[in-house]
Amino acid sequence: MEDKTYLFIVNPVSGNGKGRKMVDKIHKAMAKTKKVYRLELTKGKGYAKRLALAATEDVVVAVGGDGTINEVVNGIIKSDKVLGVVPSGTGNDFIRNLDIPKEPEKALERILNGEEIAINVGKAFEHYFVNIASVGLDAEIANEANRLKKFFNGTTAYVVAFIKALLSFNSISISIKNGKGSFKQETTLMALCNGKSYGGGMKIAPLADMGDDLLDICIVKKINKLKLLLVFPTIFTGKHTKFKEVQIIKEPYISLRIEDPVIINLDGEIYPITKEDFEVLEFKISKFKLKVLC
Ligand SMILES: Nc1ncnc2c1ncn2[C@@H]1O[C@H](COP(=O)(O)OP(=O)(O)OP(=O)(O)O)[C@@H](O)[C@H]1O
Repeated sequence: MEDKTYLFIVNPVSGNGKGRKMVDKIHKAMAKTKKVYRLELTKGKGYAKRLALAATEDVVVAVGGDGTINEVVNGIIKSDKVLGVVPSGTGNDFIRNLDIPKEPEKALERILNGEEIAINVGKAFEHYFVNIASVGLDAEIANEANRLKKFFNGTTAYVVAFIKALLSFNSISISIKNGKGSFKQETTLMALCNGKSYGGGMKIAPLADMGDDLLDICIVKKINKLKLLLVFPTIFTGKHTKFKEVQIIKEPYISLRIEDPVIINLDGEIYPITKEDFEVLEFKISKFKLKVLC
């Protein structure tokens, strides 16, 4: 069989500059092999997706965090290309679901000699997400955390962002439709999960499984802010599911109608949504499977 070819898409600013440091490591590791490869640096939002879409190589490697992985997946999901990951983000939540090592040398070894597996990806309106989509307080937190990541490490950025968002956030009214019917819910946050964690290891959907063809949907109902302070730290261990205000349902498809403009978080990237954009927001498991080297 002919040797596979590789495209490394490196986000130099991911992980506060960790991405840039991977460039030499990748060149050194690849020089030791006889493999044909190419390495490109991203230059801003949307760049990784464009590179991935245009790739002619067999394996497209995302060198970055979940935002970079998300863009690469949006570029390759409809093709037969295989995803590789060299983690260099601040949160790195996607790889926590799979057997992908955090250490770059070991991750590179998996890309060259690992096993290819097929996993689910989620679809939110016209975008694909590999890990978690969310709306409500946690999307506000992700938005704020993206700004704060320049000053703090991953977890600290999320905790500070949580406190800021908590002070200003009010619940939102969501009409939810699933396979069993529809209901209206005053909601603090809703996370639609293919993967288990976000925010650098907060296990919002501790039982989510990227192979079960279902989204684990965590709904935190309207809750007073003092109680939320009690619930929030338990997300780190996945124990928040014991509170009566927290509900987890498993669905292959769900649609949401939200009256007010909201922001949607897809794998840590923010999409502002107005009623003019979408009357109804649809989230589902995509019919396309993602091939990943682990
Ligand atoms: N050259 C660049 N300059 C500035 N921003 C960039 C550049 N290339 C990509 N980006 C942006 O960097 C952002 C962060 O990427 P990514 O999510 O991979 O890293 P991270 O935030 O450190 O990791 P994680 O999501 O795992 O916490 C993305 O929003 C992406 O659009």
